[in-house]
Amino acid sequence: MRVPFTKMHGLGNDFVVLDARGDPLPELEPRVAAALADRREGIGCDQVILLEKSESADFRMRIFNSDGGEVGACGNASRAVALLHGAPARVETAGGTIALEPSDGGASVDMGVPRFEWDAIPLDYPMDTLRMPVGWGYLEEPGAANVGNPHVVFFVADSDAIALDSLGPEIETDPLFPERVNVNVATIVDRTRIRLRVWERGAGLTRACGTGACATAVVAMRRGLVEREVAVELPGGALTILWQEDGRIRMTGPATESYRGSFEWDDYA
Ligand SMILES: N[C@H](CCC[C@H](N)C(=O)O)C(=O)O
Repeated sequence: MRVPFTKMHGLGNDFVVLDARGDPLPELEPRVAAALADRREGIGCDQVILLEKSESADFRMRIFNSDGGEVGACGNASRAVALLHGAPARVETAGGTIALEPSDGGASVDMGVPRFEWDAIPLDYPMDTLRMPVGWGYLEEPGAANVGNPHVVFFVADSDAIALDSLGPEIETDPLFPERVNVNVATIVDRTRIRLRVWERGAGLTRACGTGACATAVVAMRRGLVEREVAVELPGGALTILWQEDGRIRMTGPATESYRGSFEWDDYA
């Protein structure tokens, strides 16, 4: 079965997008998603995105990390799908319903209301999630938020100086996080700018993480460190995060289509 795909990225966080809203595809098993994401033997990407029909929204977006795991949210992919879809849409995801508004060269996405309760992150036991009494090496006292997926956020003097390639996987897989966790290290530049690097659950270091930008921004706002609208500067570029008075997060930023192609499903199944 020949299957078309669209290769896209949001600030260098890249995706293989499959559209099954018309002609259905075989079930995308984790093993197949991981094979498609493999940068040597497959197409290569951080996440595989699968669009399907939905009973409750305009369509459904499923998100598979490059390790094959299916997860609840992907901010950068939300903007890419908005660009691909080409019109405003309400989209069902495993982490909640989001709203896409394409604009020239990118999109704004209503990412919904963040959750901060320990069992919503989730954590393995009760804890204050604004200043968690835990640490790994020189990273300590993080905050946590769930923005459709779980994030832990450390504020440091220089996010570029952190050995995230070793501390990231250690924290991602700590038993404190029963569903694992995305690891954010952030530097507050001033009250309207945050510098951020992310070790992503199931994908590792990425050039950008939209949900990481959302989680980091709202944790910083809860701590009174920044205004309610900030620029989050990731290695791949900047996103604007607004925490609205109604409690919903609005993320705005670019999205890009790189190329279109097709592959033989049976080669990956
Ligand atoms: N690694 C994330 C999913 C992708 C998030 C990221 N690519 C974004 O733009 O939000 C997780 O396991 O929850």
